Amino acid sequence: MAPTAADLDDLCPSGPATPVAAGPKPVVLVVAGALVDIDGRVLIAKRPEGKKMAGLWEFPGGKVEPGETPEAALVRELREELGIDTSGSCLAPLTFASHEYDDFHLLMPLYVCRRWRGRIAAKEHSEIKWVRPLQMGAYPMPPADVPLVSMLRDLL
Ligand SMILES: Nc1nc2c([nH]c(=O)n2[C@@H]2O[C@H](COP(=O)(O)OP(=O)(O)OP(=O)(O)O)[C@@H](O)[C@H]2O)c(=O)[nH]1
Repeated sequence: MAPTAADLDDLCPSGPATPVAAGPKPVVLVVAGALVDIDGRVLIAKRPEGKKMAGLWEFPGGKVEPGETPEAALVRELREELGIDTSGSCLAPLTFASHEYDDFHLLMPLYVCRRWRGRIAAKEHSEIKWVRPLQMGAYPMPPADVPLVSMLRDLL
């Protein structure tokens, strides 16, 4: 017998982060990258003063512009934000976030990147840090990122 809605509520008590209908909120496509070094540490970057969610730690990345592929957008954002060069073939899709904020619905694919050229520098963030996935809980992140951190721990 097919499960009822009540059965499914029992099965997924916390539910997906989002209602099925996004309503009038725009769905915003943002791409993010988990740069991983040879020790398995992941780069996180602190949002600077003056931006929404300032002080929270995030994965480098940003909005996908019209006409851009997600991979091209991430290559561009990594250059702008960290001063490094990589290519779409160095980006492995890992997972994604689908999260309802007050004013928009965030859809954010997360790619793993282990190869790049250049020296990483914080060009747009106030600070950057290499952290082990198990230590990431000590760094406050946007709510959309919380499930991604658990997935990084499991999948990296
Ligand atoms: N890059 C990045 N953005 C994230 C993460 N988590 C998360 O909720 N976001 C949200 O996704 C959006 C990123 O777009 P963005 O980087 O172009 O936006 P922004 O707020 O920095 O600048 P802008 O809106 O003035 O262009 C922001 O609303 C940001 O808060 C994350 O891990 N990395």
